[in-house]
Amino acid sequence: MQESERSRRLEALRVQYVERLHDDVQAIMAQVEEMSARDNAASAVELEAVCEALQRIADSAGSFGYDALSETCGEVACQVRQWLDGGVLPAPYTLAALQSRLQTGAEQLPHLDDLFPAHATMVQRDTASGRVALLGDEPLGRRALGEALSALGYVCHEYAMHDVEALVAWQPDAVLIDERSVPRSRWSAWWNAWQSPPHLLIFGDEDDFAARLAAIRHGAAGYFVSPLDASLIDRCLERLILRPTPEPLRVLIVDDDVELAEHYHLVLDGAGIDSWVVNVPAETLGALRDYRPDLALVDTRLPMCTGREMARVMRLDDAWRDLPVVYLAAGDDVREQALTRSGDAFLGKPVDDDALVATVLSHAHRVRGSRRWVARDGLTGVLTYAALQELLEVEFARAQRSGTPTSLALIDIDHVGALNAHHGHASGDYVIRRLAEHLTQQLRFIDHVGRYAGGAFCVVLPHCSPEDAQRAIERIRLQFQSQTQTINDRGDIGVTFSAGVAGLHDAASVEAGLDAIDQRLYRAKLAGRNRVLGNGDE
Ligand SMILES: Nc1nc2c(ncn2[C@@H]2O[C@H](COP(=O)(O)OP(=O)(O)OP(=O)(O)O)[C@@H](O)[C@H]2O)c(=O)[nH]1
Repeated sequence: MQESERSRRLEALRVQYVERLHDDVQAIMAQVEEMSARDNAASAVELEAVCEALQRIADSAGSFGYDALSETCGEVACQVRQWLDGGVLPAPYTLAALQSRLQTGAEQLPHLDDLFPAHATMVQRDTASGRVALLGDEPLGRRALGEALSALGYVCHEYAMHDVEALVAWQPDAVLIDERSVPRSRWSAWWNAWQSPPHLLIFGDEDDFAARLAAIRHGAAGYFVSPLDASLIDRCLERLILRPTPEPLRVLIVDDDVELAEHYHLVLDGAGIDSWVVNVPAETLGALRDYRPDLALVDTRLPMCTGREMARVMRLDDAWRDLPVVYLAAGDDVREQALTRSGDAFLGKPVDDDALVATVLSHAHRVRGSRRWVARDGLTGVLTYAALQELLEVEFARAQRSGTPTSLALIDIDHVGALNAHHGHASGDYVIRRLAEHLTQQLRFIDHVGRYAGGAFCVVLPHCSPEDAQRAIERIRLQFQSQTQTINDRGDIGVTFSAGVAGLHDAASVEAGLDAIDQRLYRAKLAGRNRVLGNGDE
């Protein structure tokens, strides 16, 4: 991993962590505030939860440079622990004093807005239109292909067989050969002599296995037949030449041996694989949530539990049910191996470095491949943040090439924090799920919904102007606000959302588009929430 890449990842992790930290600190303060406003003392169970949450922050904030916050949380946790151990529950006014100490600690955190520019650099972009050469000796057929691809935004040049030198000189990203007019016997020698040829696509006249087999033996990455369907060729070209650079694989290492875990981390790093080490088993769930790995590398002997138990705990959460696990086993852990479910892997200790990399790559790529485009958020079932980022890049490139309007909306539930504090986190989850369902039902089939952050969703509306998108989201807002949400036995509550809408097709980049909707959402919140702001609301 290059230094710049390493720093980029570390910065991204820091941003993720700080986002969580903000949420966690706010949640603790809301809880303490609520307890201190009561007439009677808080219960031991409530204090235990606060103590654990504080301790978590005390343990981790220092690693990210927030030493003072870590210290404050550690001290407050220690104080709460003393009350609990002594069996003397504090009076509400005593808790009020804790609140102001936590407030001082929270002020040491950077404002989230200051972190987002760094966050935005995580996404790499390639918005260049592809250069596609069309080779054929039949001008009408060639032109039909050229017009179809030009309409999709590719730069197309047409060549006949006698003109292939000019084709080579143009240095296209891909060549589409129309075999209906140029049989393979005429082009294969020329193609084979090309030292580093671009991607090859063939438009053939036989729609069978033998024709496709022959095509791939010539190195073709796409084979198409009549009738001409430009969208199929577009998808193939997009995959070959416009696809964004994939994110490195992410591996969560769970091993209490600090040096060994660091060794695995460095070995994976050398192979371009990103990893995150957890030495304390109890921290694994938090790491899953923050780091979102593609695979877990788990020691079979951990303090408190076995490796297989650890995998089962992780998989209790639906979001991680299919997470592949590679176990690192001491020689006599054969019984554990026998109980491991299929799809997971076992590596005996001492672990060979090459075997480690090979096993991780094969397992993680398989799972990532099958998850592509269908990576779903565990809570809501809509696209994950990572899948959404990939989709945004593709939709942006498509919109730029074709010039068709495409819109973005950022939709954020109002006052999720207060809702959590007053009705419980599960009620907040319920409302977040309800909005996801509502959006999925109300938007068109071709629209995409992704989870952007806690109660925020990003919606991509292809073939839709920002004005139409704003009308659509406004309609959805009115419907959503008119539905009361039934929260368990706590009765019905009204929930609203605010939103910002902007065009993606006329944005300078995906980041610029996201920035525009983010700012409009921010202003919608400032203006009193429960509203949708778009182009005309500057
Ligand atoms: N229940 C639940 N709450 C979450 C989740 N993720 C984030 N949150 C909470 O969402 C809140 C952050 O939302 P924000 O949008 O910043 O703030 P808000 O409280 O909704 O207030 P406004 O957006 O300003 O109206 C924090 O209190 C988080 O704890 C989640 O998955 N479930």
